[in-house]
Amino acid sequence: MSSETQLRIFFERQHKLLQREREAELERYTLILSSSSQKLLEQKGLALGSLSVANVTVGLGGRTLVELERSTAYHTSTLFPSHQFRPGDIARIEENASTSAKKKIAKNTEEKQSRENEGVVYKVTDTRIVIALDSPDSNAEDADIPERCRVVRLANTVTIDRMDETLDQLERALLPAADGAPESKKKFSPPVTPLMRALLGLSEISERTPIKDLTFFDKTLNPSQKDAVRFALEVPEVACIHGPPGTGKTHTLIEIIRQLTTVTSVNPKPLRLLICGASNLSVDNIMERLLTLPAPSKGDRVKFTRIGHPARVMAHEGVLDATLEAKSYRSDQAALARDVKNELDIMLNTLSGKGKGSKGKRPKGAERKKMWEEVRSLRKESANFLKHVPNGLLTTDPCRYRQREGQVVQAVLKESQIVLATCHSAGGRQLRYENFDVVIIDEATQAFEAVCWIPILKAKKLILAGDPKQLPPTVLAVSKRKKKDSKVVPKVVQAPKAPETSVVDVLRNLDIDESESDDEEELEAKEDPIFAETADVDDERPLIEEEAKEIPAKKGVSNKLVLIKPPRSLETTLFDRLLAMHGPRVKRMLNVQYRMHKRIVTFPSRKMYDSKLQSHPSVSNRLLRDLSNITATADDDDEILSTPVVFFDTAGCEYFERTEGDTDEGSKCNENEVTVVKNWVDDLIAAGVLPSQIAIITPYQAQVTLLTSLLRPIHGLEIEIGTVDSMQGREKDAVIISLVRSNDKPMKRSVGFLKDKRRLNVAMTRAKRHLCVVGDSSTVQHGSGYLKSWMTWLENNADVRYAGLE
Ligand SMILES: Nc1ncnc2c1ncn2[C@@H]1O[C@H](COP(=O)(O)OP(=O)(O)OP(=O)(O)O)[C@@H](O)[C@H]1O
Repeated sequence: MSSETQLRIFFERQHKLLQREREAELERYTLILSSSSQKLLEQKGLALGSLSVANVTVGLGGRTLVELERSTAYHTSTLFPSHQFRPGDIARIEENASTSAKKKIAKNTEEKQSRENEGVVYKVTDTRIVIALDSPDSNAEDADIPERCRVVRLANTVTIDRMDETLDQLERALLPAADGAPESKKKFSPPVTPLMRALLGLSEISERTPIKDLTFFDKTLNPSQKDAVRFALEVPEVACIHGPPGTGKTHTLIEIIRQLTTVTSVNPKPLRLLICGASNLSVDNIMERLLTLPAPSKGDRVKFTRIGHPARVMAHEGVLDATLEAKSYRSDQAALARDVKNELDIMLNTLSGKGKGSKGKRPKGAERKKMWEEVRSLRKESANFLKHVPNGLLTTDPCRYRQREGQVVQAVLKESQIVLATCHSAGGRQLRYENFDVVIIDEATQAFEAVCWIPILKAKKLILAGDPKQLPPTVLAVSKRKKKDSKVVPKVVQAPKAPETSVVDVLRNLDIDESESDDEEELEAKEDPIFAETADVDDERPLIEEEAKEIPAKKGVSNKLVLIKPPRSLETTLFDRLLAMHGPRVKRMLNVQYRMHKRIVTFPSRKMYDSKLQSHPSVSNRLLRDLSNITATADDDDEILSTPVVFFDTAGCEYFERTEGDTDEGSKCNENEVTVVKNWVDDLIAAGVLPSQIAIITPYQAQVTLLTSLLRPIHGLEIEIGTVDSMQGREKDAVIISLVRSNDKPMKRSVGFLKDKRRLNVAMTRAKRHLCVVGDSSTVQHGSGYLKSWMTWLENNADVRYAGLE
């Protein structure tokens, strides 16, 4: 068992890593925002400049939604350049940099105005960005959007603070004297549960309780899915469900949710569930599936509520409908509130020069002031209506009001058998006193361990789902050792969809090519959670004296109990750690994939999943030519449409990579590869494939920008172009991967991001019917053993075309 000392070291390490993350987040933004020019900020995707207001409306909860666009007065194209803004990010609308410089606005005025115009990114398209401004009912003066403005992404450490606090609570519960006896007694600490003890290696995981007669709701589940469902129901504390790409992880979770919430012979009483995900997208994905379930033959539908800022929740009617705010909206006052909302919309549009008959002119002086006063008073009214007081009484007294609001929230939650939230928002005020039988965390391999503990403290049992062979959570802070090795100050980082706030979102698609200096061994270490703990011991990591202990072998149970170890980096997830600590007995893997043609899946299956991944017959031979929109084809087209894997090898073509900017640190791009990609896209479209059926993936943001500028004007917005990180969890009929790396000096052997197997694994498992790889085998094969075998596999199994000859 883990000792008290080991536990202390574990917590200490987690706090230290979180602190580094907080510093990295703040440092990045302070540096960038204070010293960077507008141009540089835009290049890094952290600002969108010279925008104007397209529309202003009032959204749920009385929030002001400001829709901004690139005005043709300042830009030749209305399309945004590639950027880092995603729904859920914190952003600020401010005077455009050059305009504000001219006007020399007093600093304190600027700061005041800036604070007022902060909010959450609500929606982003190629031409519009919508910001939901904060605090509809604040007493601050109203937001006044400059005519020519810019949007800037802001740092956000709220999630890190919440993770820190959660770990403190856990520490206080398990190590009572942890943070100073008398004071700490006053602070909240959750009751210690067998689940906590099992997760931290303080006790062994308990034996399963076998279920004899399990009737599945979904008769189409395959044997590995059924096994995973049974396993998740039988374990008393924790189950990890490993779902490789397209294997029906969500499908399986839905069956588990139905089993747990229904009274059956297995389940004598329906259980209460908290369903979380690393990102809002993962939570909404489950919610959408729950919404489509048929009504039960007897009894009522299970009631569920989605917690989350409406700006972060998917704009799907059903999902929005189940949010706490929407439930409040459906009150008797709703109609009245809508009238107020309409009036507000009209006034806000007039103020921004978009109103009917305003001809782009904004009211000025006393008229403007008066209008803002009216807006303020209407907004207060609207906020009160929208927050719905159950007995119909409205009050403007904030204390009484908050009390009432609290009562409504409690009432809605009490009758919800399922509550859905991101891990982060499970720690919010609304769920403070709520407890659950089971917590399910989807995309658990993309969440920091500490963020998972936020919902875990509220439940008795845990089910994790994810794939440790795909991208881990992105860590902003680069270890000192790495920095020392690489002598490169990271400029931009790559990141996935993430726990709800910008801690990880910030990183999405930014690309620090930190693996440039990594050797193969280090990457192997990152990928193998057990190995990761020992292979690369960080200088600062306290060493553990006691290592793995042998315990008497039980029938069918691994006899090795590995103790809790402090993580080397925040990339080590709870899922990884549990596998390392308890071995295969905590895990079930889904092994039938429903996405890819059998040729496409062969390499990832062999290299990442021990050849265990099988293809379901419904997809194993599926080609582009079988798409319903493809009709009669010419011979040439038929060849394109009937080939599952194509490899454009640019070796010897001298299609060398280029580094963006003046130094070696910038993101990489490759113009010639862009041309090869464009030609192949043209061929696919000429053969009848629709732009919406195609995605182009590349590890580098600079390459995304190049591809976007060339392909968008020709093929429109429907063709998807993005970094690998932005494509995790997505799929398309045809996927083209542009590898970018092609060294001018053969001995350089520099492949950067490509060294990370998990990133490549995500890239090569997005395609359903057709995968095209464009790259320089002579550079790429020297990157790692994995890359070499991929190049060899492509040589032998793809339709190889030499880019220079085509
Ligand atoms: N037992 C099954 N029978 C038929 N189709 C299935 C089955 N399980 C999953 N699928 C299909 O496979 C596809 C992928 O399923 P799902 O979205 O649940 O997978 P996932 O593992 O969550 O995906 P991802 O790899 O994106 O995380 C869906 O189209 C789903 O309908």
